[in-house]
Amino acid sequence: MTEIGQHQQKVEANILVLGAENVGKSALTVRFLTRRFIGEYVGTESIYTHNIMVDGRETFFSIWDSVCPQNPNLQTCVTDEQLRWGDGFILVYSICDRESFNVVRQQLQRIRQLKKRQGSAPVIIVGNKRDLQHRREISSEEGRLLAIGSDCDFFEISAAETYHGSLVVFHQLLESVRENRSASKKNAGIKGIVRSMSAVFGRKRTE
Ligand SMILES: Nc1nc2c(ncn2[C@@H]2O[C@H](COP(=O)(O)OP(=O)(O)OP(=O)(O)O)[C@@H](O)[C@H]2O)c(=O)[nH]1
Repeated sequence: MTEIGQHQQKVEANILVLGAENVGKSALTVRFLTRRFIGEYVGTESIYTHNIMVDGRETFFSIWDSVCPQNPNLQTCVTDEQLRWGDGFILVYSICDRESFNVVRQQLQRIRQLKKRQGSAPVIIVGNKRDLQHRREISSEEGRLLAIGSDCDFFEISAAETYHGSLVVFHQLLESVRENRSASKKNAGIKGIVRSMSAVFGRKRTE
């Protein structure tokens, strides 16, 4: 795990991890990067760089593990800087905290509104702390429905119990970012062809 800026790596994707306080954003990120669950995490904002093989290709990326503001009025806030930075988003809630699910719902709305102008951005919704079934407040169906309704992927995991869940979440998001990029390139190519054709034919018509 490396703090950004310490060495120069080509970064292909920026992944922003969002969600309310105490839902396990750092646990998910650290689990993925180190395979370990350490239980207590320093509540500071961190950006890490990393690389893994996705679809047989080496992929460099940065992960911004955000900190939710203490002020409840600002908890749903996703800043313009974060939105500009992110190519893909992981929205984490705790399955035993209804309020954290509401925060995800609102953060999702804000991402969808603001990213619309710049093209779509892949989002994965993660219900964490699956090991705490006896304290569950949000059913799997509710989480899945939110995801289906907003064109997101959805996973329920326990960062405390397994490494596999965090691995699947990050892999899936990186694949979606890649697909999203190639789709936008294709669209830009088609738009370019249409523009050139209408320039040619448009000019002919006025001659
Ligand atoms: N039981 C259980 N506890 C978890 C799990 N993931 C994280 N925790 C615990 O939840 C608490 C909060 O985890 P963090 O990773 O610090 O949560 P965070 O969202 O980064 O919190 P902030 O930095 O305050 O925004 C810690 O005590 C973790 O040990 C999980 O899957 N199961």
